[in-house]
Amino acid sequence: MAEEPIILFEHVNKTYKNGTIGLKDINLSIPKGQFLVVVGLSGAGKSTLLRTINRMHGITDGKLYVDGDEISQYKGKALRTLRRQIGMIFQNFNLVNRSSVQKNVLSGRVGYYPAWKSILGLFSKSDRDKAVRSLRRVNMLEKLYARADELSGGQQQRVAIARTLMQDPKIILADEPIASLDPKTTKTVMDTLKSLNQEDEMTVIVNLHSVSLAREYADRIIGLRAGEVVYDQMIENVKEADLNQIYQTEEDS
Ligand SMILES: Nc1ncnc2c1ncn2[C@@H]1O[C@H](COP(=O)(O)OP(=O)(O)OP(=O)(O)O)[C@@H](O)[C@H]1O
Repeated sequence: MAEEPIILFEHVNKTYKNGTIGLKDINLSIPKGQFLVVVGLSGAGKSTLLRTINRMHGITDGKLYVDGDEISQYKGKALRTLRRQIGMIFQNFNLVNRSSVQKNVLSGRVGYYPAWKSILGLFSKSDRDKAVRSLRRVNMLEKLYARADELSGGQQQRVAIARTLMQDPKIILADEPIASLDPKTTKTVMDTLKSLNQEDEMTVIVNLHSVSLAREYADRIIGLRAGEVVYDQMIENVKEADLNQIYQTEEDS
């Protein structure tokens, strides 16, 4: 029997309060350990798709399973536990600029402490050791005591990845993680995500605008257009012309 998918969308729709359709009848089965890249024009629904998985956005109807459990109605402790299993990386890194790399990474453990402890910076020795291991994992240990805003964009993004590693995530969601980076640092960030996927068996889902990067890193590419999945192929079957079509605007055709 095939292994249960780690993420499963069944007829998922998402309509925003103002009536905008974010997702339309999404049916998607994502196996554990896949490196999935989501492409599509601006406004196609890529961020919405990603953010339904950790419930930053709720869905309007349908069913959404993570690791076998239907999560769309999760609240309280169940929701917090779900979110711990899912690391999220953003385009603009979301680091505290004036704080050290070490403190930024330790903040990935905040969800595990009562608020007063994390406010006072009372992290345990085992967490401080874990922060060292996480930074070593992304080749950033030498910057442990640097201020976040002294780092290049690519280095900041790797610190953001180290911060999510503090949660021991099974899934990493990366929403345009390289949109603010130059080509060289783009490679270090994408390579880091790929190595977490291949060596640590994390399932990685990345929204990208770059078709060439999608082809370079993905196991599978899906294309969205107006909230719908209009393309879904394993990398060995992906053709350049198909991808160009996803990026065609109404005016082009
Ligand atoms: N909070 C919101 N309220 C209302 N509409 C929203 C909200 N967030 C996104 N949308 C709309 O939902 C649709 C999908 O947006 P989404 O951000 O998911 O697209 P995207 O493919 O990630 O775009 P981009 O590449 O620009 O980030 C768009 O029409 C967008 O305007």
